[in-house]
Amino acid sequence: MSDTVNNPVKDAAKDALSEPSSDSGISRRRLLGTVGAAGATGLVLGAAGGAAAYAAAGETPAELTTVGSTGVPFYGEHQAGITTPLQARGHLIAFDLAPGAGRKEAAALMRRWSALAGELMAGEVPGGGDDTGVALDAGPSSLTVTFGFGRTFFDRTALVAQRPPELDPLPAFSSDQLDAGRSNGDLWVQIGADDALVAFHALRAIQKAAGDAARVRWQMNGFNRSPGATGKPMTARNLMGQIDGTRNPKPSEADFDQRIFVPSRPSGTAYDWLAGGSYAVVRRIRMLLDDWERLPQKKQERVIGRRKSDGAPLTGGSETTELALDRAGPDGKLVIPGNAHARISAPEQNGGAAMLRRPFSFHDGIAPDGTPDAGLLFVCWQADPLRGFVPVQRKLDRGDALSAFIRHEASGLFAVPGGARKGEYVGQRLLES
Ligand SMILES: C=CC1=C(C)c2cc3[nH]c(cc4nc(cc5[nH]c(cc1n2)c(C)c5CCC(=O)O)C(CCC(=O)O)=C4C)c(C)c3C=C
Ligand SMILES: [Fe+2]
Repeated sequence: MSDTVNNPVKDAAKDALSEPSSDSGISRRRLLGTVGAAGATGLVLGAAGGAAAYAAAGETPAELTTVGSTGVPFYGEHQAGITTPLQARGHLIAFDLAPGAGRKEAAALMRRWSALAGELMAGEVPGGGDDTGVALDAGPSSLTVTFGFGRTFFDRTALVAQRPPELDPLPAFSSDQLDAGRSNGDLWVQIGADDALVAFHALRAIQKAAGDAARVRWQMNGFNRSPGATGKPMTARNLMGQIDGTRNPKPSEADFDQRIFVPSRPSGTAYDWLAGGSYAVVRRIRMLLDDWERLPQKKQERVIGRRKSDGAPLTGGSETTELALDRAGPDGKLVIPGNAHARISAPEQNGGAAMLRRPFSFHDGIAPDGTPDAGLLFVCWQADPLRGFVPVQRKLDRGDALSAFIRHEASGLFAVPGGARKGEYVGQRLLES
């Protein structure tokens, strides 16, 4: 179940954008605002120029309404951006509190950021009068802004007694090649949206609202497929061309919440502030695409244990068919090789360890060695990293066929508090404990 709701752009009269635009005499913000109330009339008007160009080219214009007008609620039991369907654009940013900033400044910052995220996710122009205008004309476009706290946040705010043991540093893995400057951080913000400008607008607003309280430590930018790009909704592909995400835990499964969200504890007990929260593990994983793309497809498929075309197991069926891990071929060898990624990472092979993988792809151009600086911003969510990411990565580190084609370059672990109620801010239960 996703947490998106159809949420037409809020009343535009609030800001100067409600002035008629000079060319059409119709406010573009108002025009979008009518979509929810009066169907797509405004859209047709607004898109007329583009539609004519498409018609001349013999093409059908894309539906503009659904992508732009879909909003995700900021307030709720869990923060948005965890079970939200993958978005087309993403920014991951870590901040460190500024020298001299402590708990008071952190609380003020989280209050500011939460109010801002609430406005942005509702498709409103944030108050304060310094909006950049980058998202003018657009609806919320499934924007989500998600906040997390790194291990060092608790030292900086003198809240070490409230730091859960699950935030202990991740173990070192033998294949790690981590850049400390692009790892961890006091605070982490994940921004996702189905429109690049809406995502960038939120990124700049969050960065500016940090003010003197926090400084950007690192930033990573990612993307996924745009909604509507495929003929029917389907599991995402990554930059190696594989269908990736098939066996993610599903919110409809009975043990989903238990696996992904931190359970409630009686008020006043240790770490009760994290109820309804989750842990995010973030890894910048470079794909060695030149090597991968030289590998014939049959061999690529044996690295994963699934077909590239449709994601079905090599033992047959369709994408959702169970892997027949014990099946041998006529040569007596396992059809899904012993070191296949899908075998090694399966919960059945890891004492039930599971996580919700919610990545973005990245491409930062060509590295100094001439190879593409591209790969996966791997973000996974779990109630406890020691029952999610850690055991699975330990196993992958020892013998995953995929290891020859990837490199873990940066890492972060963040405690992501539960969602805020209206009038509250994310992390309030910790910072005002
Ligand atoms: C430690 C966790 C994992 C890392 C790191 C990881 C990296 C990684 N994975 C792919 C591609 C695929 N992964 C697939 C399945 C899969 N991967 C993990 C964990 C990690 N992957 C899990 C838990 C699973 C599901 C296993 C299961 O439940 O059976 C698949 C198969 C399709 C699917 O189920 O999603 C692909 C493809 C890449 C490219 C990558 C690093 C760049
Ligand atoms: Fe994987």
